[in-house]
Amino acid sequence: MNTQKITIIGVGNIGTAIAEGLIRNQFCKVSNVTLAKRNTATLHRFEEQGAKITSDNVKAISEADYIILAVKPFQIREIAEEIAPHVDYTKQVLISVITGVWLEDLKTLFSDEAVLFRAMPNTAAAIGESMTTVAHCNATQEELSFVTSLFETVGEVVMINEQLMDAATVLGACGTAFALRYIRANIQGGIEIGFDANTATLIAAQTVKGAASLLLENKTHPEQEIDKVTTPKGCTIAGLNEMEHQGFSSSLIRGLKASYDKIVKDM
Ligand SMILES: NC(=O)C1=CN([C@@H]2O[C@H](COP(=O)(O)OP(=O)(O)OC[C@H]3O[C@@H](n4cnc5c(N)ncnc54)[C@H](OP(=O)(O)O)[C@@H]3O)[C@@H](O)[C@H]2O)C=CC1
Ligand SMILES: O=C(O)[C@@H]1CCC=N1
Repeated sequence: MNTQKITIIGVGNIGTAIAEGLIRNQFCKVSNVTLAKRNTATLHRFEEQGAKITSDNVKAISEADYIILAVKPFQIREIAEEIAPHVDYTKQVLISVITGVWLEDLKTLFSDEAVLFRAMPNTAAAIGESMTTVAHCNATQEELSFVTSLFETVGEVVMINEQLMDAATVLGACGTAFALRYIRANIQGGIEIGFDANTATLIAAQTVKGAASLLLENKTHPEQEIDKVTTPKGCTIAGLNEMEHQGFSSSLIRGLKASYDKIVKDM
């Protein structure tokens, strides 16, 4: 088990998912995890497990080896003004999961000398099933290994060129919501054709999990797996073709593009 101390500043949706994943998978001693947000009432369950909780960001980072920044993009400037003077850039490492905030922005907000990681996990980190993309600057091999193993503890990790981080945000982080909306539509359809909501949810979710696992384990292209399902003149191809007539793939691609454009335009 790691002995490094980890602080998360901004423990909302994604900060909570990371904290849950790290604690559940025993990445480090729970007492070495510090969680900071203004309203700590939502953090008591972590405190009960042994984590430190605080609303004082400066105190939160005082003993940290790795500081995960998980606030909303518009909140980072204020946080940086508060904690930057207290960061020891010779030994403390910053990891930002904030959408649209670049390593160059973080250098400006903190220090040119700062060891910086920009990562994009998703909420499945809570159950060890995140997809996390990572870029970095000024990091040693040891720091790189540590951050890789931190995110491997909560799922899969891939190092990417930072230029692709906005695209990774759409595909990997927004993607969780897109996949869930797809599953919800399946549940709605499943109910219409006869299932109760619980059974429809189980069938829809397990079927999507199985389909994703086929790609991950067989390393096949989706169309290869689709070919195995589409009986000639059968019901699958009839359904698929009707979905495409209604713009299924096109609407997903346009949705991804709209999300991407939103990040590029706003940040
Ligand atoms: N949600 C997701 O799926 C993902 C989000 N991201 C990115 O992560 C970041 C956080 O997103 P998300 O978790 O959804 O947002 P949330 O709003 O859920 O979380 C932000 C947290 O920051 C805390 N906070 C705000 N101001 C301060 C402050 N001054 N000091 C300490 N804590 C503060 C808030 O709590 P309080 O008000 O109590 O202080 C809140 O819990 C965003 O930049 C987002 O783009 C990245 C990947 C996935
Ligand atoms: O919607 C958002 O802005 C954030 C970024 C990735 C997931 N949620």
